[in-house]
Amino acid sequence: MDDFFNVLQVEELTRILQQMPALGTQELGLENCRGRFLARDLHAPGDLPATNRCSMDGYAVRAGDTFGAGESNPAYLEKVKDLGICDIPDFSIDQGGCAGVVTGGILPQGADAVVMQEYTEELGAGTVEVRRPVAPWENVMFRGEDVAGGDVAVSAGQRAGFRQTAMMAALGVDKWAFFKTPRVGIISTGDELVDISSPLQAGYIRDVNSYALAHLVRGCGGEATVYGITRDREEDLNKALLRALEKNEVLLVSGGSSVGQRDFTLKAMQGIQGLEVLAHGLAISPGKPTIFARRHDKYIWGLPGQVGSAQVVMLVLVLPFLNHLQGAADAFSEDAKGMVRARLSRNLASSYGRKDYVRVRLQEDEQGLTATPVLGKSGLLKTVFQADGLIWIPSNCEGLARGEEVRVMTLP
Ligand SMILES: Nc1nc2c(c(=O)[nH]1)N[C@H]1C(S)=C(S)[C@@H](COP(=O)(O)OP(=O)(O)OC[C@H]3O[C@@H](n4cnc5c(N)ncnc54)[C@H](O)[C@@H]3O)O[C@H]1N2
Ligand code: MOO
Repeated sequence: MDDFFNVLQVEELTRILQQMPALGTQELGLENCRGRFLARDLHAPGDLPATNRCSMDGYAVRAGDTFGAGESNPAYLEKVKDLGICDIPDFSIDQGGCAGVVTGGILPQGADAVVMQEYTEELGAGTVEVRRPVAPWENVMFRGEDVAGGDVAVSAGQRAGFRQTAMMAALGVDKWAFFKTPRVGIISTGDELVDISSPLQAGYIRDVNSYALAHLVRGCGGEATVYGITRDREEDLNKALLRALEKNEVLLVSGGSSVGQRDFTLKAMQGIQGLEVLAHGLAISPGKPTIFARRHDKYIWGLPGQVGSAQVVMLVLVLPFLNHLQGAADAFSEDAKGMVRARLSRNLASSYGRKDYVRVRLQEDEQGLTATPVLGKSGLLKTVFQADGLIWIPSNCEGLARGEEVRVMTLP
């Protein structure tokens, strides 16, 4: 049976997903921007640091005056002044001169290095003994060394992590424009499903997907709402979809996405006015019965019910899509964060024409990382549960050979 239509290659669906516009933007304070993507390039309003600064406590000197200095033949310099952390030097260091400085203080004009206090001694009457030479610009942070005024300090599409937050704080940016995060409604379908808090009778299974999908959505910054279980009835699912569409930009429906007797997801979607099914069936394993549909600026994913399949499709397509909606640059790049290289432990066969995602365990030895496939049916949890990452076999390839280098997308 193959009633799938629009069976797409993963790359074709990716191109469609990339065309979907990002969500709107909002201004956020630094304390609330964690994990958000910047909506505009942030240009440094001025040089950072704003001046040459000392990176050690000691004496600002002209490096040339210390050349050849040692324990047995120290250099002797005349101290002009002691500078405090906030002092703006109103003098210049001439040959043979020095100034007392503290870590972070402004380096006076004329000086081009700082000798650490440990290698000096004040002899009285303004004379400082220096027992070690310093190289030019040693122990100095340059004006504009972090970022020059006018340059892009943090670019649009970067996620605000602690490094971006630190940079914005240093530049005095207390608010910035960030993309909004998607609200994601999650629905499970199946007569056999029961919520995890209910007793389990023979023939029934627990709704795993609602919990796993919501966890992944929240982990990538989305706001997940779990709508629970809908029975295998087209009208019920249609109603549940309409209701959830009102409050969310994205819906994830798991189960019923295939072509069986009780697979109503597609029909329930098609009953929604203005909805356009852009994919039903993907050349991917696991995850073939994936559906992607759009209704204006809202999106519905139909995910396979099998726990492993739903998780793999989430990792390789839905999470990048959610990142794309919230403004990530290169959300679909296969070189995104978390990619490592490993050698494959065994031969792996694959069917030509579809992209296979194989779950692997990673082990490290003296030659580097080895990826060992965790094989099994995608209705089982173990293939993902026991794995550390995913590798993929491209659709134009019939398998991978033992010892081949593979890129591994590590699991979140
Ligand atoms: N004749 C064919 N049969 C199947 C095909 C096919 O092409 N032809 N595809 C297979 C593949 S591949 C997959 S994947 C599944 C996908 O089926 P559905 O998306 O329609 O999912 P269901 O039939 O509703 O469920 C499949 C399986 O997953 C369990 N399930 C469903 N929801 C949950 C949940 N929330 N938590 C835990 N487990 C869930 C469900 O009980 C079933 O065991 O179709 C194959 N069949
Ligand atoms: O696609 Mo199914 O998702 O192969 O198990």
